[in-house]
Amino acid sequence: MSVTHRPLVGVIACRREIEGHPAHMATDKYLTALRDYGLAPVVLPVWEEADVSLITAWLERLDGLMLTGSPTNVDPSRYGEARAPENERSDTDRDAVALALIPGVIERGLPFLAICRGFQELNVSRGGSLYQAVQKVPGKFDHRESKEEDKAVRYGPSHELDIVPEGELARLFSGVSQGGEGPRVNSLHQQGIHELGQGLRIEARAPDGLIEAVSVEDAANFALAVQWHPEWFPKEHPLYDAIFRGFAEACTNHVKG
Ligand SMILES: N[C@@H](CCC(=O)NCCCC(=O)O)C(=O)O
Repeated sequence: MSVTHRPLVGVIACRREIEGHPAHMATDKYLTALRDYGLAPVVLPVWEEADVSLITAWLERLDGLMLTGSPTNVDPSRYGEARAPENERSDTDRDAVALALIPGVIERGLPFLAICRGFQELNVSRGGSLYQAVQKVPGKFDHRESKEEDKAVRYGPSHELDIVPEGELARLFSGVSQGGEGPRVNSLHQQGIHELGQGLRIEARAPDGLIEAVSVEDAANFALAVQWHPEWFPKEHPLYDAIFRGFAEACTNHVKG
């Protein structure tokens, strides 16, 4: 019986303390989504002192990379700013590894999907900056999640998405919801793109104009970053499904070489 060779996809961890012990953690929904689209997720630990040999060892063996979301924020010193009072959580180990992985992934033409914090990491890696508290920016919505206990509500549709025509996201997803409006996406973030990083192409915006998706102009492969959470039951949401199908196809083609 022939065995299906699943592409190996690195999933960056976050630092946590579990029962008093330092730990490296990725939440299940990212890993389950990759598994359900025929991929083999592997969690990548994060150390601030991660050296190039570690980054290289991963990049030489992976068929794709996912940068997940996280309640922590990219340290504002990474984009030359002081910490805002609303910016309460950081993960400098995560920052170090994410910002080291991104250039290598693009240089090697590895498929790359970045979600929420990962979207913000990509922007900072390209010299861009972030709003530290979007809700305090005049004219912008409050993009933070509802306080509902029910995760189905917190990760449910929150606002419409204006997809830029003829971009990568438009190529992946040609559907529109009823009435010709854009699809609706969830929203669980306090931060967002302020100044766009170099070589990034805007793929979608929220109705308040906040950038919600970008792609990498000089990428030789799938390289999409989104502010929302398409890993939340993607098979039940046509746009999320299109993103994971596109990423999985790119990772599979990378295996075939
Ligand atoms: N902390 C950043 C990014 C928000 C983010 O990634 N949220 C994810 C929450 C947990 C999860 O679903 O993985 C911000 O607030 O903008």
